[in-house]
Amino acid sequence: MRSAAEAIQVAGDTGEPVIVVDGLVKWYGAHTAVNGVRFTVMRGEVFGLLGPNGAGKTTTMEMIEGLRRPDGGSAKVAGFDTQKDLRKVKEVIGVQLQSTSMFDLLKVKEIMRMYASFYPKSLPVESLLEAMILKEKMNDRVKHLSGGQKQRLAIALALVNDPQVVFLDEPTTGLDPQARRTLWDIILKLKEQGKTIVLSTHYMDEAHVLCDRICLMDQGKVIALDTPQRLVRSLHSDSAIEFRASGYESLPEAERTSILQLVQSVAETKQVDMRKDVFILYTDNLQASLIDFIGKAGAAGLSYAELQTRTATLEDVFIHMTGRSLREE
Ligand SMILES: Nc1ncnc2c1ncn2[C@@H]1O[C@H](COP(=O)(O)OP(=O)(O)OP(=O)(O)O)[C@@H](O)[C@H]1O
Repeated sequence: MRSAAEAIQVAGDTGEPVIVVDGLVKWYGAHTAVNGVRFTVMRGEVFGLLGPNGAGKTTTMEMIEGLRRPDGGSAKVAGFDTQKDLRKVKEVIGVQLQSTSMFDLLKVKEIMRMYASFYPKSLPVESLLEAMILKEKMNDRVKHLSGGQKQRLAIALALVNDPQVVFLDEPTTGLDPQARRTLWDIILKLKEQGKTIVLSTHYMDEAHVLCDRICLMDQGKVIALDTPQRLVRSLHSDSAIEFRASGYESLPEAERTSILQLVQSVAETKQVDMRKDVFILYTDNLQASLIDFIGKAGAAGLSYAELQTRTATLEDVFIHMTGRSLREE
């Protein structure tokens, strides 16, 4: 039997391309929000756009959906160009609306029926609500739903026309952990049904759990694209040791150099990344590196805080490539 990781890998390597994005560009005045983005999404994949706020994820998605006009490049969905064949594109896609833009005074079933009426063919409203765990809410007004319920309704609305491709823009932002997990289950069920899903998020755990492949974005560009496993493996280390050298940034140059040299000399360290006064050492031999670090830091009188060890993650991939954290504004 194939392992889950192998199965995921296959999803990205083979199959039929359903979205082809070729050199998309978007300017807002002098600011380049999306700068030559290029990727292909295969049928049945959960494809993640992962990046910090302002990376250009939403703008990229909206250009693929045909909601925003690109200043350069093109995007095709199921063979239809989003600028030339928008009507055809709309037939094959479903777009999750931001819940804030829903009609608050309508009842859940009313808004569903209204959306269903926009399409020549639509799925039965009740079964969609059942799949989104909203059946008992169908007579409630939208304004009385919780954040998680609103997001699930937004997904139900996106599915009304039984689309091949579903776009979810930061579907779990602002939700509590339980509501997030419920949504993760729903997204994985949609994948099981064969839907292609494009998902934007700035949560690396979400991207890791849900996505077959991840397109890591920063400042309007694609900086890496691969399976979560291969992205993390590209660090060539399975563990990270992290600590804060308080006041590092205001130390004289010579002292900063000697601290950096000490950190780089720690046994079995493959690489060292830094952001501000936080150091991250990557290693395949956590025990040896940790013991050596503590010994060397003690001997040199290095004052450090918030020492922690962990498994290397997508966050580390992002830090390694940009010198910044996904979480920084
Ligand atoms: N309508 C607009 N007018 C001007 N600038 C915009 C507009 N929409 C987005 N931007 C800018 O373009 C850049 C990319 O924004 P975008 O919303 O695509 O990023 P994002 O990765 O989706 O971020 P977030 O997670 O905050 O939604 C940001 O710098 C943003 O401020």
